[in-house]
Amino acid sequence: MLLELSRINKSFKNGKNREKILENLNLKVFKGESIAIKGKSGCGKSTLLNILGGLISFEEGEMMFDGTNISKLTANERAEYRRKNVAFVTQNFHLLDDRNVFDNIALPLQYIRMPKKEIKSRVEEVMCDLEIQHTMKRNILTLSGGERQRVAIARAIVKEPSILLADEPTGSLDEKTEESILTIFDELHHKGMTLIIVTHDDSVSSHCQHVYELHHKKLNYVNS
Ligand SMILES: Nc1ncnc2c1ncn2[C@@H]1O[C@H](COP(=O)(O)OP(=O)(O)OP(=O)(O)O)[C@@H](O)[C@H]1O
Repeated sequence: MLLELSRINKSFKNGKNREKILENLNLKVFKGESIAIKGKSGCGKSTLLNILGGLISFEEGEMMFDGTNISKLTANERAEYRRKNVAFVTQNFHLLDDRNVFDNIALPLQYIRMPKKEIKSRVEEVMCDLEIQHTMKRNILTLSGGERQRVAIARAIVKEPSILLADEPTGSLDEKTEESILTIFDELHHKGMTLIIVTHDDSVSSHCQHVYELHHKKLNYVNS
């Protein structure tokens, strides 16, 4: 088992009250699985993804990652868990507009102080895999939506994370671009990466091995 959530409770402050978003939620994820999470707007999908990625904490329950109890870590240790193991792809990309494609993808590797030569070959390899080598020197603002999404995926996978968490990764893309992004996810899955994808889109969830629906603060298994 790579990741296990047991009896997770999460609430947010809403005025004077606290609103419960997740209640006694359980999830088991095995290494190399691809999982889709569906559910109505506002039901807590991004909150769950942020918990899985160690971005936010929760009040009750336990989260185990590869034998480590993430719930017991300090904020710094949780950041370390995130840096080492997790990559995020979000709908609005969060790319740096004032840098070119190469520099955006290289960023996570510079952050872990990888030697320059290794960074260059690793970034080139990923750009090649995602067929964006030709955009290498272009500014992010000059790219199409599909190209930006590929850059965001390249930046996410460049440090070879164990888990890729994607929040509506094809939300704003046309059908053809969506299909090419799904092919990239299929390839990552075949290479053994664990994928957890939040999506409203049936064509995205049909590419995943397991589909869950977040409903009434819990995950219900839809199919495999
Ligand atoms: N930091 C926060 N403080 C207070 N409330 C929050 C916070 N983050 C999320 N919420 C609330 O928690 C609920 C779940 O939000 P979340 O973004 O997880 O839903 P979602 O299922 O991803 O929605 P969507 O599909 O619309 O993106 C919403 O009611 C939201 O307003």
